[in-house]
Amino acid sequence: MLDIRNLEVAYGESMVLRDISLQVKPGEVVCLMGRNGVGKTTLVKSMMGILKPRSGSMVYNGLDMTRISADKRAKAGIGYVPQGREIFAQLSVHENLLLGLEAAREKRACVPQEVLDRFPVLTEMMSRRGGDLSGGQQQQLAFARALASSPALLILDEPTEGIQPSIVDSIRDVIQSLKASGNLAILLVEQSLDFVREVADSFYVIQKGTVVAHGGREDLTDKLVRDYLVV
Ligand SMILES: Nc1ncnc2c1ncn2[C@@H]1O[C@H](COP(=O)(O)OP(=O)(O)OP(=O)(O)O)[C@@H](O)[C@H]1O
Repeated sequence: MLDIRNLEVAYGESMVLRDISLQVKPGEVVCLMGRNGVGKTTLVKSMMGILKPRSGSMVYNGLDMTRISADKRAKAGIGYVPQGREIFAQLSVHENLLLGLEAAREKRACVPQEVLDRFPVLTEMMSRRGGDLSGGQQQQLAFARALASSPALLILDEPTEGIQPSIVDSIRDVIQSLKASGNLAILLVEQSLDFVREVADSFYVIQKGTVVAHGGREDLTDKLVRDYLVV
């Protein structure tokens, strides 16, 4: 469903990603790992069309998306939960969720009940301002906002970063239940090894802007962790 080939991305003269190839299939959770600053967020921003690659290609559901705008990618069913959440602090929880509907492939007037059912805390806080929620609740709001458009591919950039353990547990439960539902493909940027070992089907490790390891969950050995992930 998602097929990235030989992607190269630069900020001005500074080349950040080189020769990145990566695939994600429906029903699969693929984790993107690597130390701080190796290029993980740059890669997901390129997937979302926020950054333009120098070269390489991105094919999604058989369509060449390499030069397609960010809003068209969202309309095509690619959902995104950015690092740092980027919810609208001045808008209510409900209004934030309604914004998620803008990207839905079919026009809809309200947030699907199945999305609200996954995040009970949000139902209790519908009229609160997004900015008044805790960091963990904001993360759940960003997650629910992305699911409101019923994406076929969901990209999550470090959803557990700086989040209290009980909310990390509930985010893990949502990811596992989405995975069990079968059709959604998930690309997860994640630094927590325990979390990756719980949810991933496969993983890619990036170092200095290039893929240095790739495999199934069982291939995530202690040596690989020491070589590429421990700081
Ligand atoms: N807007 C920008 N302009 C120039 N360089 C940038 C910009 N954003 C990121 N970089 C650089 O690109 C490199 C990759 O950054 P990126 O944020 O993609 O890494 P990351 O793996 O997501 O890191 P982290 O785990 O800390 O989020 C870093 O060297 C960073 O300093």
